[in-house]
Amino acid sequence: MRAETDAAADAARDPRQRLCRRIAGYDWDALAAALDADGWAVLPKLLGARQCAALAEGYDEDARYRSRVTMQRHGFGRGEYRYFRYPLPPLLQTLRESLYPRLAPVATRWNAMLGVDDAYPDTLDAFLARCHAAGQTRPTPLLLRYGAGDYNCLHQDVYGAHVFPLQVAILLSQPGRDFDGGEFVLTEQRPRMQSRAQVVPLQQGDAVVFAVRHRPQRGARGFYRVNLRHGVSALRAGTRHTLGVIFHDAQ
Ligand SMILES: O=C(O)CCC(=O)C(=O)O
Ligand SMILES: [Fe+2]
Repeated sequence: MRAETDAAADAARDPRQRLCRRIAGYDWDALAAALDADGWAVLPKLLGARQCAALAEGYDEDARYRSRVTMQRHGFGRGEYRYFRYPLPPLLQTLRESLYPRLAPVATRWNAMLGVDDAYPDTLDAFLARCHAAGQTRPTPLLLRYGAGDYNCLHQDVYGAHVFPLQVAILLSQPGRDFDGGEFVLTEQRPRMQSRAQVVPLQQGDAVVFAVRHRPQRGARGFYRVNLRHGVSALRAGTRHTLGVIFHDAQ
């Protein structure tokens, strides 16, 4: 009896179990409807302030990462990011593998709407096995760091033939306290129309789920593809960290 109570108490304190419960607690039907309508949706307070700070502070722990990218050098913007190496830190691994099965049904439905006859596997492991068999073996989760004047140009995170159509970004810093400016921006381009921009309102710990490349939009003759890009507007001051969770691995 005593041992059981202790085990339950330990489980309640285990950050990975807490995170799984947090993810299970969102209204995934409503989120799926928002993703269908807009191509993005917010998961409020996915991470706590201390978890955010710990991840951001880990930016300089070299052993966690496989590479560092200076955005200016590639014309990607200004600022830098680092790709994690395998094995991912436990909290990040839990995030990636517990978010995946919530998003896979949306991804499969989007394929069906667009006439693509391909279902996504139920588990992250099974999806990654596909990526790995095709030579996409390098982990894509990343940590980004921006200072005053830094920004991220509009882009799409495609790293090979195998693409999971949704990705997640978690804001690790608090707007107004840690930084100013630096807003998460999405643009949509519909065939024969000019681009439309949306700013996604995020607080520290909030996650945005969004389409990697395109989302299905109902038209007069079935569904068509709306092209999406994401980026970050220039910071006016301070420092901003983001955790990026991409589900496909890279070539
Ligand atoms: O810093 C951000 O909010 C955007 C990061 C990003 O481009 C990504 O997670 O793919
Ligand atoms: Fe990105």
